Amino acid sequence: MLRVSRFIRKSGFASKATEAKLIYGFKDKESKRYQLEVLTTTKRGRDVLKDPILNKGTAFSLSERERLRLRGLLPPRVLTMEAQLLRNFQYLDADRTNISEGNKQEWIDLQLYKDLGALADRNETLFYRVLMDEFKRLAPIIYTPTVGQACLKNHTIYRQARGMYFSAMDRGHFSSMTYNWNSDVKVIVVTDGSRILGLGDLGSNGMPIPVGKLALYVAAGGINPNNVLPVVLDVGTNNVELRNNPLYVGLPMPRLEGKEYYTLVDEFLHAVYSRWPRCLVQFEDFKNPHAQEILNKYRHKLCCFNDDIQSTGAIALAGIYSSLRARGNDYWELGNERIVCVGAGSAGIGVCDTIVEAMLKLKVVDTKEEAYKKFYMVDNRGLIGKERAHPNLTALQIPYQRQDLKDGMALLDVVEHVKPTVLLGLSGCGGIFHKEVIQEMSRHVERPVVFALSNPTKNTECTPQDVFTYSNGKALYASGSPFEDVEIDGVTYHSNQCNNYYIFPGIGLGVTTCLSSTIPDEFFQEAALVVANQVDYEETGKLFPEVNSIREISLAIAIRVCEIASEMGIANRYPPKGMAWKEFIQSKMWDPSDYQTTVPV
Ligand SMILES: NC(=O)C1=CN([C@@H]2O[C@H](COP(=O)(O)OP(=O)(O)OC[C@H]3O[C@@H](n4cnc5c(N)ncnc54)[C@H](O)[C@@H]3O)[C@@H](O)[C@H]2O)C=CC1
Ligand SMILES: CC(=O)C(=O)O
Ligand SMILES: [Mg+2]
Repeated sequence: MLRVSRFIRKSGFASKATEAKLIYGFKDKESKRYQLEVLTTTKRGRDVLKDPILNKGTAFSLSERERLRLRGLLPPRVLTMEAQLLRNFQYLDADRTNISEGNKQEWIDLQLYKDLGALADRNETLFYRVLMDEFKRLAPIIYTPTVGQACLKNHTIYRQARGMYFSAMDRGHFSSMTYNWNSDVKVIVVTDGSRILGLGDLGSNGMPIPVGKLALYVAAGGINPNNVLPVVLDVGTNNVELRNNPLYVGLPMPRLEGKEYYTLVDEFLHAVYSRWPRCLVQFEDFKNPHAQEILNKYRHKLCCFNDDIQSTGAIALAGIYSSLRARGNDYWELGNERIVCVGAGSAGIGVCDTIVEAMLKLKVVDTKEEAYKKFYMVDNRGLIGKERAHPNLTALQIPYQRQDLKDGMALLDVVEHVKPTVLLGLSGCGGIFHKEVIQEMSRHVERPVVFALSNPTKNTECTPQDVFTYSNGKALYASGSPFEDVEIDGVTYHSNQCNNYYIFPGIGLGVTTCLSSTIPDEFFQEAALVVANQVDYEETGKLFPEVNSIREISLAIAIRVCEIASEMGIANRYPPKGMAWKEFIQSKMWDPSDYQTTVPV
């Protein structure tokens, strides 16, 4: 004990501000005298976790968490120091032994991910300055694809708690837990970890996803980092391997389902909106049918949206608009597309529904039914065709069921039969657009539009190298995670990134500026047009705007969001008289180009 106190005195670690003092206690147990150390502190909540003397991370017991107002500020599973040691030793060993030529780049990127995380913990302003100045290079680190690695390995690389965890064990306490977060929250990104990118159920390991999305809200959308909150709803995980891992930080139990699950989501939203009534909630990486049901339940009541369904819809629509122009057509020729969508989950249905809405808006179809006929939906059982029984389909899939084609047709047969102009990949199934599929599609259309949108990189339905090779360079290609441009026989072909990160920061900036009551589909339709209108294919040969101009894109989206919200009567804040929306929004954007002066109060 003396050793500890001397160390503290010598190192000066226990600063005055810490107000931590050591009290020595002695306990006689089984006739063996041992010392019991007690640390007292006046600190509470996040201040405890930021103090290296006080912090013991995941090892805080439940009663300590309660007393120190830490409930929710740490992953729910209480670990022993032995488990923490194991994590540190495993990590050291893994670092030294597991690097090969094949995974070297992945390893380097993960180190960079951790370094950036450490920088964010030390100096958030500098972190965002670095991220914004090197956005194109660093977005793939804090976001897809490297964030996928961070989630898969979260239990081994876990260092510092970020955001909040609302777990099945905390039910009944959510409202009081929100007071453990001591800043004003304007944007929440929440996941239940059930479908992290295309990597499946990762439970509480999914926290890097909301953290990464919110870093983009700040860097790309100008939201103040003090006003964002990443959240995991830990309802258990059905990933047995993770559950059995002694280092897993989430609840090692099967997922709650049915009424229990929905009641927990309800309690969470009730708690959030009681504490921060004007907050925007983005649902992220929820599996189906939960994703759709939660959205349907709350979208008209609360200021919330589902990123995978709605923002992905908007960015894919923007890409199709750009591809129409690249093919020498106008937007209204959207009605002439034949679209095969592989993947009929949240993202696949979200994208197709957004295109259907656009067809109606552009009046290229008279009815929804007419629009649905332009789609061919393929899932893990093949084409959704005539014989598929309705209990095997969700309400949103049913309109896309083909009554003219056999259920279960293989993708290649569908492509041969339909001769699609657009092929969308939202299946999470890497390599599924193989050589024959691309060649068959290229036989029938001059410029096949191939969007292989699944994340992370390994889950991409086809690589740009393959698509340009098999289409003889004719394809218009985009992927969800970034790829380098490719060169074939001396010709450079562009690999476009079609990712919802073009959309949600601008939606968030607009919504938090005009304090929109809800987030209607019109915002996403307009966001698609804004993005597409910023593309000059003739000039650049690209289908999406340069990511380095992401703040300008977000601003342009936010302006349209505010204008529409005020037209619809759902805006609750307006610019002062004489000021345009643009200037008002700009005045609200957080900018880390220089430090603010710090003043003691
Ligand atoms: N680029 C972007 O901005 C975005 C990309 N995504 C990606 O889309 C993918 C899917 O996401 P969700 O729709 O939310 O997942 P989900 O789990 O709701 O849906 C996946 C769908 O793919 C189908 N599928 C699975 N294996 C298949 C196979 N072998 N052949 C054909 N279909 C198959 C399933 O039946 C299901 O309909 C993920 O990889 C995700 O990362 C999601 C959102 C945004
Ligand atoms: C980009 C994204 O939201 C996803 O892959 O889930
Ligand atoms: Mg997502």
